Amino acid sequence: TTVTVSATASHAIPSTLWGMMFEDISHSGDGGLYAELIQNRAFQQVAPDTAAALDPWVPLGDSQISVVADSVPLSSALPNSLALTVPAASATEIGFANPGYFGIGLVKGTAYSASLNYRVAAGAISKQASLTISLLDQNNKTLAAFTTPLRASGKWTEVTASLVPSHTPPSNNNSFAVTVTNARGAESQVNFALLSLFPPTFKGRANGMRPDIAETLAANKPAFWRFPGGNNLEGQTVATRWQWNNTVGPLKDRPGRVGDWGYVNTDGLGLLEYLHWCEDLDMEPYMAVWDGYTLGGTNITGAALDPYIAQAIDQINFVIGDPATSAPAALRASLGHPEPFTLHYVEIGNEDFFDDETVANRWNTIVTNLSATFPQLTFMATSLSSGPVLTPTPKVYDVHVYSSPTYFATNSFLYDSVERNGTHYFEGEYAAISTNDSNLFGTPAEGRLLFPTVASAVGEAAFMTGFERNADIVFSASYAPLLGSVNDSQWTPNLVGFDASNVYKSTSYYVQNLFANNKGDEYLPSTLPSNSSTATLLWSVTRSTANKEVIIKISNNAATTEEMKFVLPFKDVSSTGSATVLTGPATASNTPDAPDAIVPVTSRIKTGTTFEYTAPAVSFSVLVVSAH
Ligand SMILES: [NH3+][C@H]1C[C@H](O)[C@@H](O)[C@@H]1CO
Repeated sequence: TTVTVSATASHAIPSTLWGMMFEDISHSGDGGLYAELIQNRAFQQVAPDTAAALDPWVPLGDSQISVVADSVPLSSALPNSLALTVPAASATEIGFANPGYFGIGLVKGTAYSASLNYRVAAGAISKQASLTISLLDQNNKTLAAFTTPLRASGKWTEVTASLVPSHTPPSNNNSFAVTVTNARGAESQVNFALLSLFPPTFKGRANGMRPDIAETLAANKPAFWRFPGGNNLEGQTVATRWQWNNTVGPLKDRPGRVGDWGYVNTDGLGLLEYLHWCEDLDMEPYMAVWDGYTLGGTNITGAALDPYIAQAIDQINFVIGDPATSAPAALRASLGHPEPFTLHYVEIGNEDFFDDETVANRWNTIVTNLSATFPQLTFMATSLSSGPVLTPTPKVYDVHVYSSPTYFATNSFLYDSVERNGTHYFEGEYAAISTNDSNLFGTPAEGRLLFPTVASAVGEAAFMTGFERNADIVFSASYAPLLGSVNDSQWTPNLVGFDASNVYKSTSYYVQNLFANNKGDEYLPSTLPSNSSTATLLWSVTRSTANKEVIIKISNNAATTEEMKFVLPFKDVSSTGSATVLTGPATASNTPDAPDAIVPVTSRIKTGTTFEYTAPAVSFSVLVVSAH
């Protein structure tokens, strides 16, 4: 295959092209990126006096613990507490422990910030009573501990402690323990609320992100961050939709919500944390507002939308409003960020193509209002660009596609034939998820991928060359889902996996990393690849004008190598260039047992105004050559 490259760029590669889609799914937030290590830290959204309400808290020995609706709750947002019965004059320590989110990763010498709130009825326990917070390894050996007198003041008392493990435990099977010693006196009870343990966070942000996951994501230089969903925006019911105002301010004022992926969301990772995160990674937020449609099928239209539009206006004003004229903006200022955040795009709902009966009404009602209030913003539609017709005409559609590696390899021309009528496209969710085209969302036994494979990543790379070729109308794209716990996921495959102390970079992660780190800023047309349903060899050529480099990306989906010849239109081309190649057995994956099975390998290759390159079987290659 000979590829002749043009010297005249056809269009820019927008700086926004590669970014990340996030929602709390598979513990990507609570138990993942959000650094809180204690699972069910505040007994949010649980039924008191049930065993389930305690999960995963466990009693130490034969201690008696239960979740109660506290008669004197810590706050109105957190009505439940853990009640510990303290027997009279208990010589032994009594208490309870938390195993974290499928473990707690602890490292010797690292300072973990522990905090909890307790309340003992006035005078209800001896003055010698004491409270100990400790970190225990899998054998209940103490790694770190902090002891303080227990004060029976009748009022909620906060205890904070910095716990530094004396050594690194042999596994993640560690726990956070709270014990009470009651030297003497009658039986009593201690209530506990909002118990928390944080490691040092990314950039030291309070209530921040887990550094190893954060750094893994930052390495892909994401230009945008879509949040809070995805399904997890919508709610099964109107009452359980994501609501920005429940996710800001002190943690004790955040009630949490029943998320849409089968677990309670603490909302400790809330709107302000998302916005700080966007600033820390120099990303722009693609923020969604709820648009009157729930996963349970409820939809709200017309004037009944008014309170939700008002809530959306407040949400947007929290991000960009003027503190002098907007209460949500003043709240933002009071939380330490008087200046507005960057915001250009607001997404209207999620996957509204599931409700094409009412989407036109809901879009019209909402966007007519929001665009009048915020004329500077661009609103993204989530229904199909093929219909129903929306008014005002959407400037942007968010397109989602989940399919097979073969689909992605053979559909990279999806946007070539799209009419250039001023509409722009955000490929907000795409991933090769199964090898079974007739049952994509089935089980692993039916072809569903547990982890991305070499074939799925190379197929996605083919599809992504199409985004570069059509970057005049495709301005952003993001793989989904971004993150998933390898111990508890509701969706596979995920771009990045993790457990309590490891992060697992998939083959697809490396493809995203290679595209984002070798973007170029303009597209150079070249001999077009075959656009057939059996195409296996796809490529794109971009140029970095600053670095005076030509960047050639090649996706070879065939089981055989491909001999290629490149003809460059530059008079001064380096005689050597770099080739970074991701390849391996088509069905191979990076897994917790083999986390680095498939990693990119960079080598030097012979280059020149014309040069040959052999694309390995099932491979994604990025060739970079100095040329001008
Ligand atoms: N069903 C997918 C589409 C939806 O938007 C996401 O929440 C889901 C997983 O990425």
